[in-house]
Amino acid sequence: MTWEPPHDGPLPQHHHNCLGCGDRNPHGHHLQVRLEGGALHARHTFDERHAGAPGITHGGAIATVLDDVFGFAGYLIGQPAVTRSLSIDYDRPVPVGAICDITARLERREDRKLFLTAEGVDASGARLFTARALFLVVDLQHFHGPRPPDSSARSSRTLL
Ligand SMILES: CCCCCCCCCCCCCCCC(=O)SCCNC(=O)CCNC(=O)[C@H](O)C(C)(C)COP(=O)(O)OP(=O)(O)OC[C@H]1O[C@@H](n2cnc3c(N)ncnc32)[C@H](O)[C@@H]1OP(=O)(O)O
Repeated sequence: MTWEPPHDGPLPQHHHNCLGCGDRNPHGHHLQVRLEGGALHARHTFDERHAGAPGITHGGAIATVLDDVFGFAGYLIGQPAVTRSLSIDYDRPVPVGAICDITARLERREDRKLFLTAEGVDASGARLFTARALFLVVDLQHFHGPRPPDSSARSSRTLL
């Protein structure tokens, strides 16, 4: 069977319990990622749970969201891929409650290596942060490694 790249539109969540996009993770960001013209897009609003300094989004929360948006690159190539490295430039504070538009692109692929870039802008188009990531293509066995015997995550997984 040959891989058909997905059409523009919403992409499926990684799984229900995913911290970035899972619809059943009460601590999650509930990201909805779309494919538009070959790029990955997510519109997200960080809330008070994600504050670092008062009223300003925690850099770790931004990293979580970026990592997850990058994680949708697997859908572009039809193979799962995981983060090997992630680097972020925080250009401006991201206010809690403000709309943030994130766009990520697969810049190039070298064998198993996916070189990705992303940018986040506010509603006026001002740049909030940029990021680079290296993801490595893995096989499905990667997700079935050792886990705690009572892990509830296993039962709630969908894709994986
Ligand atoms: C069917 C469609 C499904 C689609 C949809 C699937 C969705 C599927 C769920 C995904 C969900 C995502 C969710 C959000 C993204 C996470 O959060 S992913 C979770 C966080 N990341 C991890 O847990 C990964 C942990 N790390 C690992 O498991 C292993 O290090 C890895 C990443 C598998 C790599 O291990 P490895 O295969 O042994 O790689 P290694 O041989 O060391 O390196 C491979 C190549 O990369 C190069 N390399 C390694 N590091 C670097 C570096 N920093 N810089 C440059 N080159 C490097 C090496 O030199 C080597 O190059 P070559 O010699 O091949 O030319």
